[in-house]
Amino acid sequence: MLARLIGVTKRYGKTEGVHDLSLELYPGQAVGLLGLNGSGKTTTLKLLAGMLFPTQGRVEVLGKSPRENRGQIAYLSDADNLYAWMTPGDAERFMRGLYPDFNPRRYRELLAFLEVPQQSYRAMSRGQRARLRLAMVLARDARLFLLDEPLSGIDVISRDRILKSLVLEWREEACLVLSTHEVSEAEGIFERVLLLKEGRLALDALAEDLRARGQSVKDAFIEVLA
Ligand SMILES: Nc1ncnc2c1ncn2[C@@H]1O[C@H](COP(=O)(O)OP(=O)(O)OP(=O)(O)O)[C@@H](O)[C@H]1O
Repeated sequence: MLARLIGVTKRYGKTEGVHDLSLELYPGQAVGLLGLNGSGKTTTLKLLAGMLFPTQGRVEVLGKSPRENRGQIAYLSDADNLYAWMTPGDAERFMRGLYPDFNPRRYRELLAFLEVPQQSYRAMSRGQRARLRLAMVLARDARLFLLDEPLSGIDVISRDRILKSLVLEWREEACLVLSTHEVSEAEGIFERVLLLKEGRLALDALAEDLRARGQSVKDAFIEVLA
C-alpha cells in the first residue's frame, strides 16, 4: 500500500470538508476522484499532500505522515499560481532547484506532448498555462501524484488525448489520484473511481466491476447522487 486515510474528518469551522473518510491507495493505480462542486475533492487531495491536517483520523503516505514524506508527493493545485515572467525553461530551473527527483528529459518530452509554447507564463492562454503546470508536476519521479482538476481550461479534444495517454500509460511504481467533476471524462479511463458526496465516500469501485454489473461510471454517479 502506498497511502491511506483512516477515519479522516476535516472541519473548517462549522463546515465539514470530509467526514470519516477511509481509503487505501496502491502503486500502479490511476484513480479518478469524482464528485460535485463542494463534495470534498480538494480537501481530500490536500489532506493526502499534507497541506491540511485532519481534525480527526490519520493520513499516511508510505507509512509516515505526508509531511515526513513530502519528497514522495507531487501535488498540483487547481490554482493558476506560477510567476508571470516564467518561461518553460525558467520553470525547469525552478523545479530542479526545488525537487531532486525532477526529471529534465521527461519534462522536455512532456512539453512537446502537451504542446506548451516557449513563452512567458503571462503570455500564455489559460489552457497553455494548465499544460505547463501539468508538465512540471508530471516530470517528477514521485510515488504519489495528486492532481486537482489538472485539465481545467484545456479544450475538450486535447483533454481526452492527454487523459488517455496519462492514465493508460501510468507508472507501475506510483499512484495517481486525479480529481474531476466531469464524470463523462472518467468513462473507460480510470481503473478505479472514488465518488465523494457531501464529504463522504459514496462509492469506491473498480471500473471492471462496474462494467460487470452493466453500469457505466455515469450510471453509478447518478445512482449515488439520487
Ligand atoms: N478554507 C475553507 N474554509 C471553509 N470551508 C471550506 C474551505 N475549503 C473548503 N471548504 C468547504 O468544504 C467543502 C468541500 O470543499 P472542497 O473544496 O474540498 O470541494 P471540491 O469537491 O474540491 O469542490 P469543487 O469541485 O468546487 O472544487 C465545501 O462545503 C466547502 O465550502
